[in-house]
Amino acid sequence: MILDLDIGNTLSKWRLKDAESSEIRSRGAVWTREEWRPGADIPNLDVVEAVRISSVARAAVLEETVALLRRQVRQVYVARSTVEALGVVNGYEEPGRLGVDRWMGALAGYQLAGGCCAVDCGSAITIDFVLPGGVHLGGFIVPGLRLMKESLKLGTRNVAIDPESETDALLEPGRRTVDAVNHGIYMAAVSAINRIYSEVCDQQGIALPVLLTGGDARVISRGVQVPHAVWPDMVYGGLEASFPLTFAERAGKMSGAPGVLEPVSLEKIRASLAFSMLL
Ligand SMILES: Nc1ncnc2c1ncn2[C@@H]1O[C@H](COP(=O)(O)OP(=O)(O)O)[C@@H](O)[C@H]1O
Ligand SMILES: CC(C)(COP(=O)(O)O)[C@@H](O)C(=O)NCCC(=O)O
Ligand SMILES: [K+]
Repeated sequence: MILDLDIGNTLSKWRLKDAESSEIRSRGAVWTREEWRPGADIPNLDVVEAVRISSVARAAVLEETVALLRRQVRQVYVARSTVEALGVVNGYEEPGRLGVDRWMGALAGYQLAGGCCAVDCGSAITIDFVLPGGVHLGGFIVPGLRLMKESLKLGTRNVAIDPESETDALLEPGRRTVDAVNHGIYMAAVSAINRIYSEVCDQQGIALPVLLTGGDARVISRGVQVPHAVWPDMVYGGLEASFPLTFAERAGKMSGAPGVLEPVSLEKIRASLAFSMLL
């Protein structure tokens, strides 16, 4: 089995992948904390022959996690943000400072779609752009839904946006605090994504396919106007592409990768941008 770990600021996600068949056997998530408890937090390591890790937690958390895993697993691969990988050139002035989850998402998106806009809706919402030639432009970082809500300190933190609620209802003015907050932060997130996407496509003169991942991807997806695909395993896709271990991975297959959507035309993107500026 291969253990893939995606340690975010809020949640540490894991999945077990069959090294032979490439099937995903199980998955889970625990709150990101200082210390891993084998058994309770992570699956039984007896069956694990290799681990691949993407972590944006404090360096000490990663170091301890790796030390713990190395005691039982021979192959431990830790992803790093590099100057260049898999045809993508990192857009950061200091490439190592780009969050490695963003880098993994950008690599996966590029493998799948060529140029792309990779959006990760987690503790933060990150929006990264890669051009068809592999130039990563850099990106945008916005607080995620939960962080925005908590920062208001209005006692609404425990009432999440109902992922089933009608998108139209989320766009109405709230008539109680919890709705005013939920509708407000939802609008802040989706308006930022829609606008940033249009601005960058306009600047670069190209309509890019959009890919969404992260804990809030599904609910945010409903407010993203341009065609896009939700790919929950996008960060894992970057790990698969960076450290291919199975037969399917060596052939370039990433688990759960969506069919790539045709982006809307650049003319339409520019028209919507011009329209929003006229209003
Ligand atoms: N069951 C859940 N438990 C915790 N957070 C959830 C859950 N479902 C959705 N979320 C949202 O997903 C976010 C965490 O998403 P994730 O992509 O794992 O973040 P990170 O990578 O920053 O840890 C939370 O901030 C919250 O808004
Ligand atoms: C921006 C992030 C906090 C997002 O992390 P997440 O929401 O996935 O937990 C993370 O990618 C990070 O710590 N990045 C380093 C700073 C940067 O990318 O510029
Ligand atoms: K994120």
